This record gives sequence, structure tokens and C-alpha cells, in this order.
Amino acid sequence: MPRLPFLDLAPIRHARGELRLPGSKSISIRALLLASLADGQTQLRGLLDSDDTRVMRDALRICGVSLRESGSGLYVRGASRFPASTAEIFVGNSGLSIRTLVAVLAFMGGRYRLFGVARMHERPIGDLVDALRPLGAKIRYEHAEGFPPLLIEPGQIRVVQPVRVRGDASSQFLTGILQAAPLLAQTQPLVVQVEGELISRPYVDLSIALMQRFGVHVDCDTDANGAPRYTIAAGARYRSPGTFTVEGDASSASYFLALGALAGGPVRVLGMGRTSLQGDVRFTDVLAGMGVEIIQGEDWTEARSPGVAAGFRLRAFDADFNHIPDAAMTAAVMALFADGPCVLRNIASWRVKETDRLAAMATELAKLGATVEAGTDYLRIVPPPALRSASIDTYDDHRMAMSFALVACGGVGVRINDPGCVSKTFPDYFAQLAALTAV
Ligand SMILES: O=C(O)C1=C[C@@H](OP(=O)(O)O)[C@@H](O)[C@H](O)C1
Ligand SMILES: C=C(OP(=O)(O)O)C(=O)O
Repeated sequence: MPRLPFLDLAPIRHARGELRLPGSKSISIRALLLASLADGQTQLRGLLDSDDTRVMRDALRICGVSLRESGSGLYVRGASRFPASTAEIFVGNSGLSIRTLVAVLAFMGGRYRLFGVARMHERPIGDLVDALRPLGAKIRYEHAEGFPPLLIEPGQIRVVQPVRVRGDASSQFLTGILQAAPLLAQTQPLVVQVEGELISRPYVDLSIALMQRFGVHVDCDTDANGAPRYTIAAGARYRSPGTFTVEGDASSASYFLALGALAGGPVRVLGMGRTSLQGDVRFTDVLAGMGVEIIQGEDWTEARSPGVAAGFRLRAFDADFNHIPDAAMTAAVMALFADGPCVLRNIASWRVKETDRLAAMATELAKLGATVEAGTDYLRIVPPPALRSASIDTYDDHRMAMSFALVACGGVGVRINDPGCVSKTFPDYFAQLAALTAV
């Protein structure tokens, strides 16, 4: 179906209600891969159905993994080797999919080619390839050094201790190595050492928590310099947990909690709460710091406030957002409604995601009247005295579209160009938004 060129959102005066969150992208993609590597059959329930998860499903299917849809979930039959020894794999713009697939495919003994959309070919992957090559992995760049497309060939795999991986451009490289580690740790434990800074750390904790659910324990300590070091025991092997249920997406929740905060609420999201495994659940602390009332149960969260239509202003913030890089985009748009200048720090990774998010965010916030300074790793936003209506470009970035929709809470209409880009992680986002604002 052709994508709409734009969507005009009318001003939102009030929003309230309940929303069942779509499944977590980060958990769905991990669970699909781990179930494919696990002994036995796994029933996956609550999987997200979106562009990014379809990339992983299609990749696994092309690699010969048996995936069977049933009314209540997806049945995955796993094994420590994929049946297909050659495959052409399209990875769209899913960073998590390519980075975790490459690490696994490097040890499968087959020939694989991984390629994506044009932007994917600008997103770095060199740190992962550099970590895999000393282990004997044979990976070549088809065009530019350090970027997809990639060609994987059978290598002479040997264990070199420790495996060293950089974590300062993306945590997904470390996740890729950790998830692939049981394919290597056969006769001796495998030690994985992070070189330099590790960003987006809660996503690594999520990987470890999910590996545990699939029967593999990862020990974490620090080396003499305080850098994190991970150990996977000899003989570690993924085993199916039988049934695995994916929780709601905490990054997707951020837009609706922000909606409750800006348009009064209460807005309650179901599927993410106190016991969530995802780092972005910490976005609730950011909201509370802004003066938003948050209540939370085991697997639900609710936000409310007097609402900006009633003159409520959010408390300005100056904070480090390295641990929640995705929900941070929601906070950046919320800064438009703050009672003073706001600063988001330590977000350099934004430059290498779906688009250069630092540049895109600065450009689009400025269209609305904000004064914005974009540094190499920070964004300073001075809210405008009065919001201007604007036509927002989304740069094929789902989070640009979803976060800028919140501008409609400011008493002005907003045009979202290419709204269909939300299909990366939340295909019916705008329908869900409309359902909560038609009050
Ligand atoms: O591991 C994951 O599930 C993710 C890690 C983060 O990326 P970086 O580690 O590149 O910051 C995040 O932005 C991405 O949406 C999902
Ligand atoms: C950065 C993102 O995804 P990925 O890196 O998996 O493409 C995201 O969903 O915001």
C-alpha cells in the first residue's frame, strides 16, 4: 500500500484512556534469534509485528529455521546450527537485527550476504567485525570499509581470550557477541571484554536477562580499569523455555505517557510496569522529574497532570540520557513545554541511528519556534514563548514521527510528513493516538 505523504493532526486538548502496548521490539528480535538457536521448540507470544521484527523473521526463515504461526503465537524450532548454508538476507534498517545476526552467522560455517536500505549502509558495523575477525570469522565489506553490505564466508574458528569489543558507538555489538558466545564456548569459558566506554548499557542487561531465560548464564564483573567483563561458562547451550511471552514496548510507551503528561490524562499503558526488563521504563523517572504524576503497577503505568491546555508547564531538565537513548527523543519534544531551557546530554549515538537524530531533532524543533543548540553529544532546547504550527519532516525515522505528534498537545495543529515510517516499530501508532484523543 502506498504511504500517505503527510498526516495533519488537529490540536489535542485532552487525552485519556488505556492502551495495550505492542510487543517490545528489543525483546521480540532477541527472542526470535535465541529461540532459533535453542534446543527444542519455543512458543513466542506477544511478538511485535512490524518492519524490524519481520526482518528478523524473514532472515531466520531464509536460514532454514522452522517458524510456524498459530493463533496464540509463533512456534520456533531451534538448533545450534541453521539448516541453510547460503542466504541473501535483507535487513532493512534494523540495527539490532543485522548486528545480532552477523555475530551468529559468522560461526555457522556458511556463506551469507547481508544488505539493507541506503541508510543501513551508512550505519557503522566495523567494531563488531573487528571483534569477530580475531576469532577466525571471515567477513568482508562489499563496498565501504566498516559498513554493510557484508559478505560472510566459512572461517577457521578458534577461541582467542578475551574477545575484545568496543561499546562506545552502539551496545548492539556487545549484544551480538554475547548472544553468539554459546556457539563458541564449547570446551572453555568465553571471556568478553569491553574496550572503552559502554553506551546504552540497559540493553546489554536486557540481553543477559533474555539469555538467562533461554538457559545461558552470563557472569558480569569489571577488569582492573573498571571496564565491564562478561564470562559465559564452557558448554553453555540455549534451551527452549517452552513458552516465552514478550512484554509491551517501553519506548513505544513513552509517547503515550508523554501524552498523559501534556494532555492531562490519565493515560494508562498496559504491558509495561515495575517488573519490566527494558531500560526505557526509566523514562518514568524523567517524567516524574518534570512534575508529572506517575503511578505504576507490576505491568502497567499511568501518567497524568493538569495538562498544558490548563496552563501547566513541565519542570525544565538537564540530564544524562545515555541509558535511554530512544525514549530520550520523546523528552526532547517535551522540552517544548518546559518552564525553562532543557539539556539532553551524552546522546552522541543519535548521530548513527535511523537518521542523524541530533541534526534532525534540532532542525524540526526550530521550525516550531524553539531555539536549539546541537553539540557533538548534546542538545540544548529553549522552549518558544508560543508554539508555531509547522510541517515536520521525519527522515524515515519512526521516532521522529511518533515524538513530534505530541506537538499537537500545544494548542496548534501539526503536519507529520511520511507518517507511515512508524511501521518500523509501531504500525498502528496514529490510530492508537486518535483513539485516546477522541474525548
Ligand atoms: O539492543 C537494543 O535492543 C537497542 C539498543 C539501542 O541502540 P544502541 O546500543 O546503538 O544505542 C537502541 O537505540 C535500539 O533501538 C535498540
Ligand atoms: C535505533 C533504533 O533501532 P535500531 O538500532 O535497532 O535500528 C530505534 O528503534 O530507535
